[in-house]
Amino acid sequence: MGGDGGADPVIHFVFVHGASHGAWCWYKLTTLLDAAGFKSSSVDLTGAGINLTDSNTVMDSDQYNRPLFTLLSDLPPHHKVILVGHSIGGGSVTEALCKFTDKISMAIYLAAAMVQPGSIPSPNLSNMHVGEEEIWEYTYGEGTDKPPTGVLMKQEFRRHYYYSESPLEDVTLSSKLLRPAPVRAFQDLGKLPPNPEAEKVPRVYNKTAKDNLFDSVRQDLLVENWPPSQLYVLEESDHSAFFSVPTTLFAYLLRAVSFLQR
Ligand SMILES: CC[C@H]1c2cc3[nH]c4c(c3C)C(=O)[C@H](C(=O)OC)c4c3nc(cc4[nH]c(cc(n2)[C@@H]1C)c(C(C)=O)c4C)[C@@H](C)[C@@H]3CCC(=O)O
Repeated sequence: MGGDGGADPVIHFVFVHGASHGAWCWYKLTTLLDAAGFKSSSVDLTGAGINLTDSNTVMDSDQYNRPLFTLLSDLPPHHKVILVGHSIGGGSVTEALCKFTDKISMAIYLAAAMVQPGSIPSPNLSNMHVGEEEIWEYTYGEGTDKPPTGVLMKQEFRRHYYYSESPLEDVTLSSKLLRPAPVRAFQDLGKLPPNPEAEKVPRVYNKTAKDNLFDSVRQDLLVENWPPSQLYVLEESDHSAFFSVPTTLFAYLLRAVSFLQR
């Protein structure tokens, strides 16, 4: 995994956040993994976390994903990583999988957009409307007569849709750190051409059973449309398993990678 039989046997996890989040949201997982002797990295995509770019200026997925692509292209020769993506960060994982296939030993999706390259995503999947109310706040970096450039979930809906089962401290932390996400970067999602090489990399899906944002039906549809090699269900998890069930998620990640070692 680390070295694929070479000199560097370390198992290296790379974490990719979802919309508006950042590397910071993985702090519990990276602490657990590091303490257990694994290597972990978490990236801030362009305009997220402490990446200084204004997200309203991010034009496309290539620009948004560049920090992840840089991390992968800087890996030593033969070093492979396990890529873990949350939510719409699953789109970044799939793009990386197509671009850097030989650097990735396993792709793990956590309540994430797992859309097969070359397929036509179902409109049910990309529908951001949940419930009756408008839960999203848009920013118009190019003027109100132009399409929005950023989107952020309104503060009053976050507890319910992102963090219903998570500790309140993490809800407070996120209120300081969430940033508008670059909508234009997401528009490329599901537009990748077919990629038979990327299809050979094992994929794992982690379903979040108490998720008020990405419900079971839609997660099941993703799994049905592009069946992974392993499927786990986080029964007590809200949309943000890294906060609500970090130790269960940690255990499931280790179980998933144990199949690589056989
Ligand atoms: C501009 C529409 C664009 C899109 C935006 C978007 N998607 C999610 C967020 C935003 C702003 C979230 O906040 C949430 C997330 O990342 O939480 C941390 C999002 C999700 N997107 C999912 C799946 C999914 N999204 C799309 C497409 C888009 N999302 C638009 C292009 C697709 C497809 C097929 O195109 C898919 C599969 C989930 C993993 C989460 C939950 C969102 C929800 O259920 O509404």
